[in-house]
Amino acid sequence: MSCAADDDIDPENPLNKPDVPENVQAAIRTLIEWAGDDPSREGLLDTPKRVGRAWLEYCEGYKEDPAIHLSRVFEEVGGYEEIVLLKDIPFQSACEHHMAPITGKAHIAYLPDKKVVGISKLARVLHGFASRLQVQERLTAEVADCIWDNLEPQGVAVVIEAQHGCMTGRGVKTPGVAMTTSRMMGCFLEDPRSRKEVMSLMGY
Ligand SMILES: Nc1nc2c(ncn2[C@@H]2O[C@H](COP(=O)(O)OP(=O)(O)OP(=O)(O)O)[C@@H](O)[C@H]2O)c(=O)[nH]1
Ligand SMILES: [Zn+2]
Repeated sequence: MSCAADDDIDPENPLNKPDVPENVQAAIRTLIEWAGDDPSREGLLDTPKRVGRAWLEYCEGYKEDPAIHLSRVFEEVGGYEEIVLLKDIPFQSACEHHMAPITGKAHIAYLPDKKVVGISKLARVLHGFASRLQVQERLTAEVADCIWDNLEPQGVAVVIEAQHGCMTGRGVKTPGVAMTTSRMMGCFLEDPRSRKEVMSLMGY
């Protein structure tokens, strides 16, 4: 019986790559042809499989409920009663209108009550919701709601700044423009001083 850890699996080995169903490959060949190229030319032969696998990766957030990352909490934190902030978390998502990339950074803060979580888990929650077809407003709300529901903190603040490929590379073609969204909950919504403090920690 093999006891190889996941880390030992070579993703470059074709035997370890996920299968891309024929109907998915056919759809990608159709798109290539419709865009004006020849899906049977040599450079494009394996492209339908690669694109299929790439989309499995872009959308791997559908495989799990991001709340699982908040299930292991530390309840003994020595009376820590200040803001916890994870700042400038880079992320990538895909816009649900054009399936174009959304790239940006998120700031995620909470004021704990009884539950504190390992700090990497905040980024895992972000990536879990970002790795789906999204709009930025919903991504922001989903991350904040997930922390609020699972950590039952005194406050949650999530701010996301991102560029949308559907605005930079097509359509209105406006590179360099970032969209900012935020969701404040609990004390950050109700108490202007708390909100000011967290926004200032985030650099606003
Ligand atoms: N609010 C919001 N809008 C988004 C997001 N991502 C993309 N969009 C916008 O969604 C809109 C879709 O508009 P439509 O008019 O249906 O599509 P379209 O004809 O391709 O629009 P253009 O992008 O203006 O060419 C566009 O204005 C996009 O800029 C997002 O995360 N949030
Ligand atoms: Zn779009």
